[in-house]
Amino acid sequence: MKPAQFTYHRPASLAEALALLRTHGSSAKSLAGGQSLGPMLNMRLARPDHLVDLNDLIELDSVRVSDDMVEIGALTRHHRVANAPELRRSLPLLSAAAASIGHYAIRQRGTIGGSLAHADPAAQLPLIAVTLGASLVIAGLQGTRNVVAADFLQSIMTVDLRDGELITALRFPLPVGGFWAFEHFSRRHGDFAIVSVALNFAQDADGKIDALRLGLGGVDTVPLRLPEIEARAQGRPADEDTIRELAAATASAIAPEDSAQVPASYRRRLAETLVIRAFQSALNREEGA
Ligand SMILES: Cc1cc2nc3c(=O)[nH]c(=O)nc-3n(C[C@H](O)[C@H](O)[C@H](O)COP(=O)(O)OP(=O)(O)OC[C@H]3O[C@@H](n4cnc5c(N)ncnc54)[C@H](O)[C@@H]3O)c2cc1C
Repeated sequence: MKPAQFTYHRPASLAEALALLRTHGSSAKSLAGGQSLGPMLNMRLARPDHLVDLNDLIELDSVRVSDDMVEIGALTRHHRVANAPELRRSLPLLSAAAASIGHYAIRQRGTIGGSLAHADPAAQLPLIAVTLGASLVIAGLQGTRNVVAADFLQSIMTVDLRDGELITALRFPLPVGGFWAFEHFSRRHGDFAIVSVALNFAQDADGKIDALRLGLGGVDTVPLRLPEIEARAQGRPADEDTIRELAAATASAIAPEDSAQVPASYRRRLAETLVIRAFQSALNREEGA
């Protein structure tokens, strides 16, 4: 199918883009990488009267690493998130997750802001944003506001974004420690994951788990962080007994729904297996590598 007719706008600045979005309100849509919006337009699941193309806002394609956080502009492509040396060093969990998105062509065009705004519960970057406690910088004509990723993502493809607003950046705190892993399982290479797991933790001088961050994708309408499992891990040795216990507790803590293709019990089993794999791959990788 072809999209319904729309008026195409290509603003040269953020101020111009915000003004266009404000003028046209709910009849306008912003276009970033087009990897989700393009198919939705073609299938006429989205029928905006005005399309505001953000691709000339090159100031939003940016990476800034400071002493306590990393700021990534909303128009930064998945390929750059996966490969920028400063991101691979400072946020290796995010880079690894970005490298696993779809296929090469999708990573060349898709953007981090687009992925958060689209809010697919199986998508990689919203999961990492929730797991690491990232926040979004959202601009409107009235000014900017910051929203924590876990609050921004409200349900499947439903986010805290008002008419006339744009995400301009994501801010990630630095990781809590050098142990991290992203594990996912999909039917075919490049498909959205059925379930994915992200974790990050430190170890204290005695090798005990410290400050675990554990997130799961594909088990609810939004990516989940599991504070009760994180608390349970605190001060425990990162050995096989602990890991298996935490994985089983994770499977009990989630409540995925049955779907025509994937029974809930299968997602729960996958979550348990992927938590074990994630701990193992975090521990097998040298700290900081
Ligand atoms: C075949 C295929 C496989 C894929 N596989 C995966 C996968 O495995 N994992 C995964 O995570 N993703 C996958 N994707 C989706 C991909 O990551 C998209 O790039 C992403 O979901 C949307 O980013 P985009 O920049 O393309 O946004 P667009 O498609 O341009 O826009 C998506 C939505 O976000 C809004 N938007 C975009 N930018 C902003 C902004 N700055 N502020 C406010 N709203 C904004 C748009 O208005 C629109 O509603 C796949 C896509 C395809 C086509």
